[in-house]
Formats: sequence, C-alpha cells, structure tokens
Amino acid sequence: MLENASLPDPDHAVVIRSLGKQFGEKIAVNGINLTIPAGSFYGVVGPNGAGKTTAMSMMTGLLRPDHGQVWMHGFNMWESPHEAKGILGVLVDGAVTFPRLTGAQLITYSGLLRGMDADVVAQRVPDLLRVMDLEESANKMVADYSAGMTKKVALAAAMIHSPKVLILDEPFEAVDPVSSSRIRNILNEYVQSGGTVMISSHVMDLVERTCDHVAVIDKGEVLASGPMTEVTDGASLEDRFVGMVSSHDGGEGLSWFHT
Ligand SMILES: Nc1ncnc2c1ncn2[C@@H]1O[C@H](COP(=O)(O)OP(=O)(O)OP(=O)(O)O)[C@@H](O)[C@H]1O
Repeated sequence: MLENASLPDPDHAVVIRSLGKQFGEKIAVNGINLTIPAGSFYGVVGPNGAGKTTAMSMMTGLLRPDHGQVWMHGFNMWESPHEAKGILGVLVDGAVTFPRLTGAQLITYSGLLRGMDADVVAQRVPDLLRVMDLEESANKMVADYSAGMTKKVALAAAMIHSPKVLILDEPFEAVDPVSSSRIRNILNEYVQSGGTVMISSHVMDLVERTCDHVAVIDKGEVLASGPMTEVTDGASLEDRFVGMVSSHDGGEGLSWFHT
C-alpha cells in the first residue's frame, strides 16, 4: 500500500496516489497519480481499454485497488468510506441500476438511500426530470428507456443529493445534443459554485470546450495531466491526444487495405 508520508490537502477535491489494478496478467491501471483541484471541470481521455473505467471505479470506491489510495476532500476512500462517499455523486459505465423502477422512483430511491429528507427528495425529483427532459417518461420503467434516457436518469440519480464531487464515466455518450448542452450548462454552474466534476469521454472537442483540466491515460498510465492550456500547449486536444497515444503505441496501418 501507499506510504502515508503526508496527508493530502483537504482543499483538493480528489487526490489519487499510486493507484493500481491488475486483472490476471493484464495491468489495467499502473500506479497512477492525479490531483483534481476543487472547483475544476476535469476531463479524462484515453483510447479504448486505457483503464479509465477501472480507475474511475476505484476512485469512487466501487472497485478495490490492488495498491494505492484515494482521498475525497481529505477523506480516505478505504479508511473513511462513509464520509468520502457521502460527498460524492457517481455515474460509472455499466453500474447496476434498478431497471424495474420507473425513472421517478429510481431518482427518489437514490435520494432516500443517501439519507435525504423525503420532502426535499420530492421537491428535487421533478426538477431533475425536467432538466433531463424525462418528464413524459417519469412513470415508465427504466428497463424500457433508450440508452440516452438511461444515462440521463442515472445522472439525475447521481446529482440528487447535490454532492461536492461528481465522477461521471462517459456522461454524454448516447445523449442527444440538446440534453447534452443543457446538462453541460448545469454542470458548469455547479463548478462555478465550487463543485468539482470529473468526466471521461472519447469526444475530444467536447472535453476541450467543457473542461479546464485534463488527464490523458493510455495503457493504465497517465501520459499528461494538468490545466487544459498546459496539456494542449497551443494545439487542439485531439492533435495532442493522437500524438501522445500513437507515439506510445507505435501503431501501424493496414498495408493491404486498398483497392
Ligand atoms: N473485470 C475485468 N476483468 C478482466 N479484465 C478487465 C476487467 N475490467 C477491465 N479489464 C481490462 O482492463 C483494461 C482497462 O479497461 P477499462 O474498462 O478500464 O478501459 P477504458 O479506458 O474505460 O476503455 P473504454 O474507453 O473502451 O471504455 C482493458 O484491457 C480491459 O479488458
């Protein structure tokens, strides 16, 4: 485990030290270090299989790391899970929901599970259904939702308790552009009010426009991280990303694929 030389600054939203996970022979996350400043909109980008979901699952306490530590505003995820998880809202790819609940029930249940007052939950559920454009489907079972609707209801469930930190794996995947823009505006306001958002995405343009910090992950390692302008260094995020990842991979094309 990590040498606990010094405790991280509780003003940082998320501090990750030497976080690692191996599945059999496969090293999915290879001892990564990241510091997510409070009040930042932090993007995580990386090619398929880079280790983003594994890293985010460990950050949120859903998957136990082989080694390393995570602190949420100074609370250690594994030593003080109640405190660390209490300030966290999570949307992780493939996370189990309860598809036989209706959308309204799922969001309500999430709030009640968080120990919220039932009256406050009842006030917030219609607001969340409205901003997610799910009012008409509020009483339909989540099992019958489209992929984008499922993503939006899971996002609403992650937001109901107004957490200090939101960790969202691919939150805009399958979400239509109007809903995506509305959700980004809400997240921007949340960040301006001091909240912290971490998202993963494959859409470089969206990450570049939305996030003020970014980490590029490949093969379980952080290739670059920090303020967006420092990482991009005058180029587009897409160009920087492709440059970093392909030099890491040394990938070649298909010499036979032509007519
Ligand atoms: N439960 C598991 N068992 C075995 N291998 C796993 C498991 N979860 C992830 N992996 C492997 O770990 C590596 C990282 O996977 P992960 O899902 O974290 O990547 P990702 O960056 O989120 O990818 P994508 O962008 O495609 O969603 C992959 O090689 C994957 O096959």
